[in-house]
Amino acid sequence: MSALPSGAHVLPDADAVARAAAERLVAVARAKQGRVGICLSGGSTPKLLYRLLAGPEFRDGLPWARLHWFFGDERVGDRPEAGSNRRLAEAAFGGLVPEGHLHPIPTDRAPQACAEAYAETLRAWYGADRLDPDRPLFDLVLLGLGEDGHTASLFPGKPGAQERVAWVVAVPEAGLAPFVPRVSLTLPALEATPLALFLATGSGKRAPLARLAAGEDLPAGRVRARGETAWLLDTAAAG
Ligand SMILES: O=C1O[C@H](COP(=O)(O)O)[C@@H](O)[C@H](O)[C@H]1O
Repeated sequence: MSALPSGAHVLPDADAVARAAAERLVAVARAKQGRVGICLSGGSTPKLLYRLLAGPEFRDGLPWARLHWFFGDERVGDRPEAGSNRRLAEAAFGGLVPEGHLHPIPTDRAPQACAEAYAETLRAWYGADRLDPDRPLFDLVLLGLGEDGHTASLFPGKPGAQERVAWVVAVPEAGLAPFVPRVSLTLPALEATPLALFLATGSGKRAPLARLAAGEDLPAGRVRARGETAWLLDTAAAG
């Protein structure tokens, strides 16, 4: 097996990765009283996890009435073929999410305006406009890994990956297809959680994982949650 980033757990396949993530999510939700904030990753990898959460095995074990769902990034504009992280979650969770508990990134205006509006949503959720080191923004942050080492929409070499103050940024130029403008949470927002869980499956993730393990400075490798940063990988990704 290739060298892997620290915090890596290798599981047999993508289903096992989704199951392990679902179990961690349920544990986080049950361990806390009151509302629970979960930041979802984008891309296609979380599909299996969403299906499991909404399916018979996990659905009834989740305190849906206390869960609030946020997004780490979104594709902005009117190109449906570019995908929508919000639509993916909505389609999977259906009527399980109470009204007002899904907090999508707006996509109906210019990227900067969408970023500002989402920052306001996060400030309202948090109840302050500065992050307190003793009080996280989210209870769990799910993240993906792009083949270029991006996470959320923080791409290598693009300014969003350097942002250390704002919680949300506009990303006018994506570093990887689909080349549509994005909005992304920044490292300070994504790190304001006791647990960040990366999910990476399939052989396409092997190269960026090897680069991260070799110590290359890529956006995904910069994420340091306040408690644990873990990587759930399948054997195809782990190599
Ligand atoms: O572009 C994106 O890709 C990464 C990874 O996506 P996947 O389809 O390989 O799962 C994802 O984390 C990010 O949110 C998304 O915008």
